[in-house]
Amino acid sequence: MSLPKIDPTSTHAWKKLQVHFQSMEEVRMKELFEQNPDRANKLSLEWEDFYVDFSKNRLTEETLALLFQLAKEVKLETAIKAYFSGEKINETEQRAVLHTALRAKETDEIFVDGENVVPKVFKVKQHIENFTNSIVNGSKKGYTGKPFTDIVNIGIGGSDLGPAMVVSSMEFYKNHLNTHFISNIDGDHVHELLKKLNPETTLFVVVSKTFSTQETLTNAHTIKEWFLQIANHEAISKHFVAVTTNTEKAKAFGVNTDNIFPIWDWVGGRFSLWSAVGLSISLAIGFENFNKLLSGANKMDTHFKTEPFQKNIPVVLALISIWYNNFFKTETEAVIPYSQYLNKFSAYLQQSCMESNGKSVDRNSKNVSYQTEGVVWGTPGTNSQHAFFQLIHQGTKLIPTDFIGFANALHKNKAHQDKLISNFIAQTEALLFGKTKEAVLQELQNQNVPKEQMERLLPYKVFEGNKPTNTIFIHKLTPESLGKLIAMYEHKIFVQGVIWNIFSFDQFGVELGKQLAGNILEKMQKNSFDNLDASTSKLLQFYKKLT
Ligand SMILES: O=P(O)(O)OC[C@H]1O[C@H](O)[C@H](O)[C@@H](O)[C@@H]1O
Repeated sequence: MSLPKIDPTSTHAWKKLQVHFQSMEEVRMKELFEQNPDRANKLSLEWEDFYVDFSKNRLTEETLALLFQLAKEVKLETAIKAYFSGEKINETEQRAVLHTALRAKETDEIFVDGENVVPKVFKVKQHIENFTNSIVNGSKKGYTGKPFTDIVNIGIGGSDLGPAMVVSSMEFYKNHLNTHFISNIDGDHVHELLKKLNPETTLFVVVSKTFSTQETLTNAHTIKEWFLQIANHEAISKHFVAVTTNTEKAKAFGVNTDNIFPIWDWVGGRFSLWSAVGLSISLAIGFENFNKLLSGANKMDTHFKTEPFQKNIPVVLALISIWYNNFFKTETEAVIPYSQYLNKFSAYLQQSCMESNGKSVDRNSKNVSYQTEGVVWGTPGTNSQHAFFQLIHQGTKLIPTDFIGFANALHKNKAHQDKLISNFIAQTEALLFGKTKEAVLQELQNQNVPKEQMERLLPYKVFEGNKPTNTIFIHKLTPESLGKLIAMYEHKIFVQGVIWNIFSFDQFGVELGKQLAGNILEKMQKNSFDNLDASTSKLLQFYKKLT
């Protein structure tokens, strides 16, 4: 079973959606709410500790019915089965896509090439648990006999963004270990970090699926050299661990076999935080919490796998996003978490969404004739309100926005929480209704603004409204609810990739720059600038002159 290969524009639903769009383009959501008092009930889903309100969108039940029909016509149901069953749906790399197996139950059976992979997932989980416990309780010590105080995750892309996002989102649940992330090849990044570290009490986790990524290996070697200026060679086995599919390369780097945590080629980098790539998560918040994160994701997997499309949160969110992207021709989507803990969430989503679905060739090797992934961006509320919300409210671009909020504050400061949540709710209300001329006039009159000034100010103060939002309201930020939230977006990405008829699990687009950087480095070292275009050659010469 492979993924269906249906051009979405060839479906009946697509054509009907194009016609339907003409009647919806100018629709006012305010009127839709007036016409249907039950709209907020009809267009929302409650599942476990999640409340997802998608009523503040430019759509009707008819729109949704057509979008569900689209999902049916492109055979989304078959695709979901193939995704969970271990079929090689990453066809361009001939790999299965099984991040869902990393959070499966021990009794589940998931086969790749005839082998049930669940037992080996659990074997590694056991290793993660034992290792985590021995570091957290201090029984495993550094080369001078001191317990560890600091953990450094050395990785980039999926080997950095997921773990870094979860560790920062879970700060409330953190133990005494300080966790650091080093990713950029910029030497200033690693040197700033090394200034803060004591080699006697620091554990380095080198995370690289391939163990051949330039940034990660360069940082790992620099750190190793720094470490060896103080410690001896034997100490490496106590202070360096690796997470990789490439055991041989990790051994060649000097990592002890016992300290190598395997991952598998059916785990995509940007979906790998659930595997041993999440070792720094487990170290930071303890294995029990790491396991809760996994079980939250597993619950979302079951929801996604079993609920009919109408009640399926990732399916509904994916279809709404397609409605704007492909029919309203929106270019970007904002994701605004109303939690400072989630300040790395958008950066994480940028990789998972844009590296997955930023493609222009379909599953039949043809260029697509429609838009695929848009730009994903955002910053936590309320900070974003004081930065770029001006553009969302009054700019010329239509930006569908996801608002993510948690009802219960972790630090139980009710005064802050009430203010935070009133902003969270008020913004979607403001985006929906805007502010009419009449309301602005009334306000200016109340302020006794002179008449001629009033007329001049009026257009600037009007808010057009009718800006679409989804509200994802969750009881509380816990390892389990975060697991659900991340898995929700993972499945949204999957659904969109299926509908756009693209391969979501390769990333050939990142290769060219890497290759050319290799060539340029060689030219730099050889001091020869031949066979380059005039601009590139001049840039190199400029660099050469200054260094
Ligand atoms: O884990 P690694 O093999 O070091 O790869 C790290 C990252 O680099 C690649 O260029 C890809 O764009 C990412 O998907 C990947 O997560």
